[in-house]
Amino acid sequence: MNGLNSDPLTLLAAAMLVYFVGGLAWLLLALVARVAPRISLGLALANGLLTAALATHSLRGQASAWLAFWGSDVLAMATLATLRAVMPALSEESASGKATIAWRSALILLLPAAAAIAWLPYEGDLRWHTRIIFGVTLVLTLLAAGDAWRQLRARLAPHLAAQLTAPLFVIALFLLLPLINSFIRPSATFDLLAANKFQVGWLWSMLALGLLINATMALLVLARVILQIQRLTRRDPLTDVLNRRALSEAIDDEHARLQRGKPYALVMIDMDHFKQLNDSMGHAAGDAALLQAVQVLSVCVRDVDRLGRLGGEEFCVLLPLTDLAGAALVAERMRHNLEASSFAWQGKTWPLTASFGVAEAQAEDVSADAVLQRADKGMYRAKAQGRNLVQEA
Ligand SMILES: Nc1nc2c(ncn2[C@@H]2O[C@H](COP(=O)(O)OP(=O)(O)OP(=O)(O)O)[C@@H](O)[C@H]2O)c(=O)[nH]1
Repeated sequence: MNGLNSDPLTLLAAAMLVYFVGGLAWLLLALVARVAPRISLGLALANGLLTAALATHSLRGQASAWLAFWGSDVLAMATLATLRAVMPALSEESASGKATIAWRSALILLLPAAAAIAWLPYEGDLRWHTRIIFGVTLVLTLLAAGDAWRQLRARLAPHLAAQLTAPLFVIALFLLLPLINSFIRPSATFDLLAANKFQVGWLWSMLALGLLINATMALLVLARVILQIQRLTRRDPLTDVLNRRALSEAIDDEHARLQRGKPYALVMIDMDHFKQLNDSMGHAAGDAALLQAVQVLSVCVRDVDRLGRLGGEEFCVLLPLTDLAGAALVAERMRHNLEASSFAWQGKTWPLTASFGVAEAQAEDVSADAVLQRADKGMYRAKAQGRNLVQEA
C-alpha cells in the first residue's frame, strides 16, 4: 500500500484498468446479452472515454500539450457528458425527446468548456482550467443524478430511489473537492502524476469511485430490467392496460378495504358485435379497434381508477371510493364516448359500441368474485336488451 501510495502512475494504471474492464463488461452486456443496449453502450463509451482520458493524462511531459493536457481534459469532461446524455435511456419508454434534450444539454456544457480551456494558456497558472473542468463535470453529474432520481421516483418507493441514486450524488461531491481546492490553494494545479497527498488521495478515491459508479449503474440497469419484467407480467401486450391477473389483484386489494368502510364499484365492458367486425374488416382491424376503445375508455376514468382487459374484447374498470350511481355515470360517459368515436379502417368505418354492466360492492359480498359476477350479469342484461347500453346490478 505504501509502495502504491508513493506511485501515482501505478494508481493511474490501476484506475485505467478498472474503467477499461468496466467498459468491456458494458459492451458485452449491450452487444452479446443485449440487456438495455442503449444505456449499456453509453456506459461502455463513458468508461472508454475515461480510460482514454487517464491514458492521455499519463503522457504529460512526454506527448504534446494538446494531447496530454487539452485532450485528456476534454475526454474527462466528455465522460460525464456521456453519462448525463444516456440517463434518459434508463426509462423503459423510448422518450426520444428527452434523450435529445439530454444530449443537447451535455454538448452545451461540454463544447464551450472545451473551447475555453483551449483558449486559456496551458502553462503556469492552471487554476481556471481546474475550475472549468470540475465545474462542468460537477454540473453534468448533478444533471445525471437528478434525471436518475426523477425516473426512479416515479416508479419506486422514495427511499429505494434515494438509495439507488445516492452514489451519483457522492460522485458529484467528490468532483467538488478539486474545485474547492482550486480556491483554497490557487497555486495547486490538478496533475494526477504529482505525488502530493491530495492527488494520491484523489487517485485512490477515483479507483474506488470507478467501481462505485459502475456498480451503481449496474444496479440502476438491473432495477430497470426488473421494472420492465414486472410491467410485462402485469400488462396486456396489445393494449397496455392491466391484464386479468393484475386487475384481479387490484380488485382483491380494494375488496379488503371494503371492510374498513371504503366502497368501490366495478364496470364490466364487452364490445358489441366484435366477431362481425373481425369477419368483415380483418383481425388487424379488430386489434386496432381494441386499441381505439382503450384510448376512449381510459380518458373517462380518474388516475386512481384501474382499467384492465379480462381477455378477448372484454374489459373491466375498478372504481375505488365510488357508489353505484357514480359508477353508472362513468359507464354512461364511456358508452357515449365510444359510440361517438366511430372506427375507421382502410377507408371503411364501423360503429364502435359496447355493453356495460355496473355493480357496487356490498358488505355481504364475501369476495370480489361476487361483485364481478353481478357486474357481469348487468353486462349480459345490456346485451340481451339490444347492446350499447348500461345496466346496473
Ligand atoms: N382482433 C381481435 N379480435 C379478438 C381479440 N380477442 C377476441 N377477439 C374476437 O372477438 C370476438 C368475440 O366474439 P363474441 O364473443 O361472439 O362476441 P361479439 O361478436 O362481440 O358479440 P356480442 O358480444 O354478443 O355483441 C371473436 O371473434 C374473437 O376472435 C383480439 O385480441 N383481437
